[in-house]
Amino acid sequence: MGATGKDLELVNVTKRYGETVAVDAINHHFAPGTYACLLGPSGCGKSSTLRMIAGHETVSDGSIVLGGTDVSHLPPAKRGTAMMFQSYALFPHLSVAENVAFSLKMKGVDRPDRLKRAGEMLELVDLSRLADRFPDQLSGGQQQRVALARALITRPQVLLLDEPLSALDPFLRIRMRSELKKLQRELGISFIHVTHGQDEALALADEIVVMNNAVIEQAGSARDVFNAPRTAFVARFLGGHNVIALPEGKVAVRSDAVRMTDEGAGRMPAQITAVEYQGTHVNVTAAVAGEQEVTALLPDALYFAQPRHPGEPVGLTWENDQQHPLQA
Ligand SMILES: Nc1ncnc2c1ncn2[C@@H]1O[C@H](COP(=O)(O)OP(=O)(O)OP(=O)(O)O)[C@@H](O)[C@H]1O
Repeated sequence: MGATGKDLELVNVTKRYGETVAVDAINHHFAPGTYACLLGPSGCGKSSTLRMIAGHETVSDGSIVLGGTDVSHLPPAKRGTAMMFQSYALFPHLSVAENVAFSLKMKGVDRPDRLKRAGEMLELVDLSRLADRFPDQLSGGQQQRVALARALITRPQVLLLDEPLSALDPFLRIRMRSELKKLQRELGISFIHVTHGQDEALALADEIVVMNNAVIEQAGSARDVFNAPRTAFVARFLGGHNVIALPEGKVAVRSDAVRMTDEGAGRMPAQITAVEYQGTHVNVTAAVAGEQEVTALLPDALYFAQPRHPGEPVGLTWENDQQHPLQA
């Protein structure tokens, strides 16, 4: 479709709403053709960041640079970005094809031309056969694909998606997320996808940018961030980790790296507080010194080879390289 990826740079980007600092001087470089997820809890500033990139919100300070051009003060349609909103907001009185072609109509592209391009976009999202339907004759997943086609028809270099899967049921959400990923690969442009779901971010992202309290807490490949969270917040937010206070400081240890044996030297003494069967795994929680709890996620065969029960004393171990020091 002629679009090529460009890199996107956020330079000291700040958003203030009155007294509230929603985004506090963040810096980040998004490489071309990256699937990036902005991940963080409600209110951390991720939507504000996305809206500033899109131009739907002004920057209070700093700049947004796309392919070497400062686009901070350009209107949304002139930036080379396009946004897909949380609510797809399709026009109910327009057909699928007309919805997709809408922005071209606004640009004065003549009807045959815009319907031809809308047709290409609908093919891309596999909806050609529904071009003449109206939005209320579509499923949630189909409406979402129309919204995608509508955003992509402007040939953006960066597609911005604000919680694009949140309105879908869990089954459809998983299917649509693999379609989003496939589409991003095919187009070769960057997608920046805001989510508060860590599963979604891990499943989709080449790069995860974790935000907390208006700043970027950690960014990196999904695997690097998951394997080596830098702060207790990131470890807890991504899940699957224990945050343990040791005499040398706080560390993160993945639950699936913790093993449970008899008490003994070099093992952390603990007492089992709960055992939860989860099918492929068994989740065993144990209390350790200092009123802390540590969770071990054990493969079911390993657990059932020597089942242990609440109240029993155990020794916890993990490999040294599975223990990541956390910044205070
Ligand atoms: N238009 C606004 N006016 C005033 N404050 C705002 C406005 N929009 C957002 N905020 C505040 O800025 C902070 C960041 O909001 P933002 O919507 O960017 O967070 P978020 O991480 O996207 O949250 P959510 O996941 O709930 O959408 C919050 O404290 C929010 O209350």
